[in-house]
Amino acid sequence: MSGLTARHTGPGPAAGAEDGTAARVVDAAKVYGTGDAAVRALDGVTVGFPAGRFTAIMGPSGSGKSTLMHCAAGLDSLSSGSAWIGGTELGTLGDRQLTLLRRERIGFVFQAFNLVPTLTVAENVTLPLDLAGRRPDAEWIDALIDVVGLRDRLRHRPSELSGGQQQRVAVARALAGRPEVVFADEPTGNLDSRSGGEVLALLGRAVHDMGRTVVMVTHDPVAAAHADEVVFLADGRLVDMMTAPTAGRVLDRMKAFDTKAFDGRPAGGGGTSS
Ligand SMILES: Nc1ncnc2c1ncn2[C@@H]1O[C@H](COP(=O)(O)OP(=O)(O)OP(=O)(O)O)[C@@H](O)[C@H]1O
Repeated sequence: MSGLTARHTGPGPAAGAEDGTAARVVDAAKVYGTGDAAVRALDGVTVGFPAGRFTAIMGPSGSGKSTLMHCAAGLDSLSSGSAWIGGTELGTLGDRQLTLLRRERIGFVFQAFNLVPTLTVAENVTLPLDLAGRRPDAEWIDALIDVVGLRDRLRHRPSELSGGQQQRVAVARALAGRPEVVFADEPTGNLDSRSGGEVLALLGRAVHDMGRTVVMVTHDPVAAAHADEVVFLADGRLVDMMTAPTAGRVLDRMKAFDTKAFDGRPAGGGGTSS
């Protein structure tokens, strides 16, 4: 089941490959270590993340979610296969080009908020642009500040904010340069459910109101239910996908991983594999 491709059913931003994906991997394999210690973290995964959509990556612990995200985002390299951002194959880029691509075309949100403690909220939001020597689009940043609800916190330092507020700053920072795709790795992992819900709603608004593309790794069915579609990994393989997920359906699908030995086939649960 390595050929699942999330479909593109909505209008997306202009950026992206001809097939409508903002990011994709093709026959992706990743092996850590060598010999007896080798771990095949990705084993022939082909998946596209449609432009203008919110996609969640789910699967049991160790199934390869973070590896897939890191390789798709150019934070790590594949052992074989290819990873693409729009029409650019990451494997063809040198270190410097890859750094530039990550800086200019991708936004990142991590579980640890990774804000710079000595900078204000406003400075943190525009930091990637400042580092890239790009002039912030004042209107866009202004709109972002309102969307993330941080207008009255702009001069505060991260330590003066709650965890949820800090993650909202991180989301604004990820969106500041209007990247082609935002990758989020367990963005609600450090948050209580209410703050987490606010961050997820924010990511949803970035997609549905602001035309962005979000790909999120999560192990939380409630978080996945905020996405337009969910792709499921198991043992380094893509095994299913689900559109218009609900927390209940995602939970049922995840339970199938626990309750029966995985045999490489979709286990139902309302998935829409193709
Ligand atoms: N740097 C590494 N060196 C060796 N093995 C690794 C490394 N990173 C990940 N792995 C292994 O690769 C497999 C996939 O790991 P990965 O972190 O991608 O899974 P995951 O689905 O994100 O897991 P979790 O939900 O627990 O974070 C696991 O077996 C893991 O132990």
